[in-house]
Amino acid sequence: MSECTHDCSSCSESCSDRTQSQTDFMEPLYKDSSVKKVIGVVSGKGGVGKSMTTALLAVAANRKGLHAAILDGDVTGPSIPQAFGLHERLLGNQEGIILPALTNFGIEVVSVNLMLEEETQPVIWRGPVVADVVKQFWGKTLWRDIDVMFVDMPPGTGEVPLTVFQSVPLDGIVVVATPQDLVGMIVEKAVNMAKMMNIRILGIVENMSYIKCPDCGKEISIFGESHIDGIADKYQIPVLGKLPIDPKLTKACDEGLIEDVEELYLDGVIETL
Ligand SMILES: Nc1ncnc2c1ncn2[C@@H]1O[C@H](COP(=O)(O)OP(=O)(O)OP(=O)(O)O)[C@@H](O)[C@H]1O
Repeated sequence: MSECTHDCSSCSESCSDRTQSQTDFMEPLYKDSSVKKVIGVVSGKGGVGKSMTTALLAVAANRKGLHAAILDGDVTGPSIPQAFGLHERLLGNQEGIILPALTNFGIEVVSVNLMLEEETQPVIWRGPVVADVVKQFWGKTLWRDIDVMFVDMPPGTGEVPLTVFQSVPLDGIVVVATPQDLVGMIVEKAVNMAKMMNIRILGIVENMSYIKCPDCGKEISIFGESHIDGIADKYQIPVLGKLPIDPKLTKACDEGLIEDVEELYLDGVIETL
């Protein structure tokens, strides 16, 4: 422990002499917003199906009758609007507060891709700008009576996800990984980051876990044996689901019809979150 200088504003220790609360970076919600629960969806690296999992969780919540929202915090690789077939530009109210887009089934969505002149325009912004956008999506958006919000977090364990962890009051996170990541330390880095930040880990989703033979229905683990149960045991966190590689999911995302997918891959987990 470092020696106490009695400058509590810059000290990370919780000593008995503490006179000021630690710096709170949390971004306040807009005055007319209400969000009951906020769940971050994270991955140790990009491309593992974090956005797919976020979309499926929101669809599952919506099917349960909850007023669900998605904050697309994956600013440089936003894929949520595409999955829901959203292409119109976001509007703001007279106070400059963002009004979320609404999917066909009533999920509220904000994403950088709904603000660009062209959807194909790359977002080449430095970390602090990216983090600031996510903060604004939280605090400068009208989130009306949201029961549960899913935040598609920026991938990885660097500066941007760190800032988001500190500025959006997450009730917990869901970690997404593929079987290959589970062998390595990438997932464990994400889990340990959440632990270090005192954020509850609600569970792990293993994506691209297997493929189902279209002829005999046999499940084939193309990436080899799954290690998810071992990791879940090690960190005492539940396994929320194992998603197959399902061409219907890819097609539904490409066509903007993720809400029409019949398979109830994550519908059972909503009550546990
Ligand atoms: N279980 C699955 N079955 C079929 N296709 C999938 C599945 N999971 C993801 N995909 C497809 O893989 C691609 C990457 O998925 P997704 O965008 O969800 O990854 P991501 O982790 O959010 O990526 P990034 O972090 O780079 O934004 C998408 O085209 C998506 O449709």
